[in-house]
Amino acid sequence: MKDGRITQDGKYNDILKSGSDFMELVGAHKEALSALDSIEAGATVVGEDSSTENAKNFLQKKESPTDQNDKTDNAMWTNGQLIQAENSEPATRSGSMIRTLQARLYSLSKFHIHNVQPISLSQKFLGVHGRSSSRIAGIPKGHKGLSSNINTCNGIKAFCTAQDLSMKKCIPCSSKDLRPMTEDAAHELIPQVPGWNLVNEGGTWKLHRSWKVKSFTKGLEFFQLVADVAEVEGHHPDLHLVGWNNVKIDIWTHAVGGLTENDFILASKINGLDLQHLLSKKTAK
Ligand SMILES: C[C@H](O)[C@H](O)[C@H]1CNC2=NC(N)=NC(=O)C2=N1
Repeated sequence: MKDGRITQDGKYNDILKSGSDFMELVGAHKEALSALDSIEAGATVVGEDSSTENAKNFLQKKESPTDQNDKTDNAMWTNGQLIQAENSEPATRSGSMIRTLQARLYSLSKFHIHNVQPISLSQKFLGVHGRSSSRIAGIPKGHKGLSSNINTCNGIKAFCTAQDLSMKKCIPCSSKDLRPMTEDAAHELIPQVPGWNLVNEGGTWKLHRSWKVKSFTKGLEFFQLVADVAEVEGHHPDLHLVGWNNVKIDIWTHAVGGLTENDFILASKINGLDLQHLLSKKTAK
């Protein structure tokens, strides 16, 4: 399989002999799994829970497929590595490899891993085909212990592919059914727009973020980039350029005197702009 499409089909050994992508995939799978083995061997295991047991059972089952259902994958496994798959399409084989690897990654993520060397498993094996509901982005460089970061699950950074606000479109503020959202709803959404804060000005909730730009004119360039997005969305921020190089933006829905999803969509799209070249090395106050 290459770029998500089956490029070759046939008996396992024939495909493997033809030096094809499948051999590359099996090789990458082996490499990734041996990387996991070294992690398991080297990791200081502080504790494991039932999900690890489940993952181990999953692997045991794969090592000696017994029940009929397994015949679909019907792979022969030795210490969790696919060595022979019969009567199944290459796509199924690579599918079961990916599932195996993800099971092992999941079981690892339940260990409290210390002193783990940085590896990027997704590039090694999952690559562009890793279209799972959560992508394992590898173990953060220099990770020394448990991370308190909400996005990191015990050392393995996991990104959920929740609906990305920046992919959404603002709705016209004139629509009758537009209501300001509750404070709780706003607090639930704020983590999806990193860098932005909720502020209450005279009883009106708003989104607020500030930047330090290199110069007054860079500040105006900044405003132009934001204005282009706002015009496309038909939803507009309040722009402030103070003390010549401090950009401050407030976003709220004037039509309802509060916050709507439009404000979060606009904030997310602003976060998606390439502004680095305009920003000062010093951080905003
Ligand atoms: C008709 C048009 O949708 C409205 O005038 C828009 C323009 N941009 C807007 N932007 C913001 N932030 N709030 C609004 O209520 C608003 N209304």
